[in-house]
Amino acid sequence: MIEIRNVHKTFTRKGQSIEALRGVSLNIAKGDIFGVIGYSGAGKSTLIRLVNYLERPTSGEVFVQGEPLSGYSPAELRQVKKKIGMIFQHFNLLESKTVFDNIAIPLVLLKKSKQEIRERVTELLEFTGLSDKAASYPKELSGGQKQRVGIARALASNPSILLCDEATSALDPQTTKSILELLKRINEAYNITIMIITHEMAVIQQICNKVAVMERGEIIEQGNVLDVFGSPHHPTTQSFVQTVIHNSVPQSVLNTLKAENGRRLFKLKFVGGAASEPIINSLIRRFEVNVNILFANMTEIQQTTLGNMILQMHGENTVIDQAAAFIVSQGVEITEVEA
Ligand SMILES: Nc1ncnc2c1ncn2[C@@H]1O[C@H](COP(=O)(O)OP(=O)(O)OP(=O)(O)O)[C@@H](O)[C@H]1O
Repeated sequence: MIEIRNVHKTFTRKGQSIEALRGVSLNIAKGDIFGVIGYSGAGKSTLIRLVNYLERPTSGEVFVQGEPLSGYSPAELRQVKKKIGMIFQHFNLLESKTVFDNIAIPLVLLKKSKQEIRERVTELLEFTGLSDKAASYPKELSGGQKQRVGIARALASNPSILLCDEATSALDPQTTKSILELLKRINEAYNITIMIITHEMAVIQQICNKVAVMERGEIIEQGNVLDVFGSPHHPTTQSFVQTVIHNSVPQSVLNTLKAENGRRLFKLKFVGGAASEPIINSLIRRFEVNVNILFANMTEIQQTTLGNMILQMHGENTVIDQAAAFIVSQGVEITEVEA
């Protein structure tokens, strides 16, 4: 659906060049909700703006629905862009126009009839839960409502791709949740491919199925959300994951353990079915070890449960090794933590 192939983007400002993107490649399939996460300055905005040709690559190519964007004439490009909607952090609504008229803008530009515009806007107002706000002005709306108008406007021309540039960054957590639910509904109801850029891992966790992590103009890690959350490799990815899954052993616990010989500390990771099996119970019944659960949590990602547990085992070393092997045999990942 969208392919970015080895793209470099260099800006020149006051005689200095800034490499915003350095050899970025990614593939977004139809129906994906693809999240790009990174700290400020990583190159996320530049990347998303390539997809609707608001930015042109210095080198490399961007393909949308199999076609290279650089191969289009300006007129063809305008046609392609109609199939790509975009929403923004600060909504970009016209303050002097009502909600109805803001949503109608793309349809007016497409020279649709008044009747068609009324029907489509009414449908979108309903879909986004704004029917009672049609005659209101943006300044009379909350941030969440403004973003709903932005979303309705982006959907007006029936796009097949929706680009979301930090669309929830100006919103509180509850409103963020409702906007993300709306995006998910759009993805499912209209089969629209969504690309989201964000600096919040919770956004990725809530709706994305794929994720790419960016740093200094490069993609440092990408994959299925469940895989990346379950086994983040790069330290930056690990610190993003830790903002939503807290599984590091507190230093105070490590300090206590140093003083306790014969006790060993393990981190367990359960995915899917394994998370609901009574493995610890079986462990205690089968092996001569004392088990102390220091920490446990469960997170839902992509309708799959990801469980994390830190436990201490006390007993003969060989028995602890057998117990650890038993845990692995149950499909649970286990790593020993050095105290
Ligand atoms: N039009 C421009 N002219 C010059 N430099 C630019 C331009 N746009 C972006 N940059 C630079 O490119 C780099 C990447 O910026 P970009 O906005 O893509 O990052 P970002 O990850 O979206 O950051 P943020 O979350 O702060 O928006 C930054 O160093 C930025 O200053």
